[in-house]
Amino acid sequence: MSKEIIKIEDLKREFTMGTETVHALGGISFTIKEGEFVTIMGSSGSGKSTMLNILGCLDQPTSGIYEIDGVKVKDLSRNELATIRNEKIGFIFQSYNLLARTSAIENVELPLLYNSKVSTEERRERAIKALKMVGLGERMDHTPSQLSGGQQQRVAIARSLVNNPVMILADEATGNLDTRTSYEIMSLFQELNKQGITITFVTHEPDIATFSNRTIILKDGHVIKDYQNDNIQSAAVELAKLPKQDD
Ligand SMILES: Nc1ncnc2c1ncn2[C@@H]1O[C@H](COP(=O)(O)OP(=O)(O)OP(=O)(O)O)[C@@H](O)[C@H]1O
Repeated sequence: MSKEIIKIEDLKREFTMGTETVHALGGISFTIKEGEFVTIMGSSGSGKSTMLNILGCLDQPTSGIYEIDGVKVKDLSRNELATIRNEKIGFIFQSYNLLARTSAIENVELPLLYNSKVSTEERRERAIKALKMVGLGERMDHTPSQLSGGQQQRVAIARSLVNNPVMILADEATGNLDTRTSYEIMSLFQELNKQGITITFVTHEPDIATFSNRTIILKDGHVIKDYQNDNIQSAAVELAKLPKQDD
């Protein structure tokens, strides 16, 4: 049996707005096991961002259980939450969130700067390995402005991998990319997943979900569907079907 990476039970998140209470998440339960590639979908206002913030230990639920890699997140201090975020989760955002004027390799090294157990040499070696994994071995000294959007997202993916997280958590990670580039990035996610990396991908784009193994659909703060995808599309195959670009 694979290990449970995420365990959520009857999770609720309420916001108080004046005299009104908004039930952003109204009692959600699911588990994500090691090696899964899950997309979390839902229309605007369904609770995706609220869920993502809790999964990423950026926010705490009002009630219910959240465990990541066996750690109960509820009672952790701010510092402990920061450590969990840094050690267990690889974040990928729509807008890449790279440091400008900083080379790809230095961007990828960043999460390791807080890890006193990792020497300077090891930091460099791990960053090089991560950049090679995402196909950017030849672009390590380029700054974000010298890279395309897809390449910047690859740097962000390398940065998310460098700490060997238990899960990659992606927030609309292809939202800023054209179709061709987003399929290239999805193909990379599929390759990483084949290597055993657990991925949770929050998106509102249905075609992105066809590349994942499982989809959880939220509506009004509840899970309305949670299904295994028995017709997983290959992003590399879909990419090859796209019309050729003019050179
Ligand atoms: N800080 C907050 N204060 C009050 N209400 C909030 C807060 N954050 C979210 N909500 C409410 O919770 C519900 C879920 O919001 P959430 O942002 O999680 O949806 P979403 O699915 O991410 O939407 P979108 O796709 O538009 O980003 C909405 O009704 C929203 O108005």
